[in-house]
Amino acid sequence: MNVLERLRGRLIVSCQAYPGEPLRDPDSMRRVALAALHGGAAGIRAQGLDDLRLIRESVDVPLIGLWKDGAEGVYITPTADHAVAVAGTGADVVAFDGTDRPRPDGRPPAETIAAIHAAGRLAMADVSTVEEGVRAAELGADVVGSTLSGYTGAGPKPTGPDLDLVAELAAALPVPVIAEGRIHTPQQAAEAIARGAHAVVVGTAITHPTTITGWFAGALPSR
Ligand SMILES: CC(=O)N[C@H](C=O)[C@@H](O)[C@H](O)[C@H](O)COP(=O)(O)O
Repeated sequence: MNVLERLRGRLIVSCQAYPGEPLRDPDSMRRVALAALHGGAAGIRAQGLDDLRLIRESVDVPLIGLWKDGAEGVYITPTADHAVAVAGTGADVVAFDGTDRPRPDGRPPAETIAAIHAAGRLAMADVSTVEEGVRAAELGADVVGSTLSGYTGAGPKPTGPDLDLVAELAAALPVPVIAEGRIHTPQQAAEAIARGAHAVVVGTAITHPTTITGWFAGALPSR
């Protein structure tokens, strides 16, 4: 069965820690990924070349890889060179910024997709709008994610997932759509599939204990 077939209707767990955090080391992320597989994840999404190499050695489920370079603007696998490096870790799918914003090297996203395909991997475009998804599919992206909805404009980050975008992408695109971003409950994950997603990525709500702890701590009455 090919990689995308293995993910149909299934859960992908994103295993990422942020710079300076206690879990920010490849072996910790490898263990988090293994724990997610014990819970029924069908795929793993992970960040950074060292994490990806180590996770690849330990898991044989579909692995979506990306390289976050920076934290503002276009930072998810922002150039073709980043994509080639991610492909070199053995990730099956290389996720990249598929928005219409200019890349730091000024080169078009088509070059990133071509580089991913030349390396024998699938290209996942992380987008924020239907128009970006349509364009990414036209350029040859194999799968499109709603990952960047809510992160490209000014203003506060939304709290819930953009399942309307998931449904619109699923209706508009000839390629599979992955629901990703702020999916915090099992019900939201199931709804994403019901609204046409091929698979669902959950990160924070499963693998980011600092944020999850903050949800609980913040819910208690102040002393
Ligand atoms: C916007 C951006 O940089 N998203 C990143 C993409 O890989 C990750 O920081 C997210 O954790 C991931 O998309 C999963 O989403 P959530 O953690 O909300 O379930």
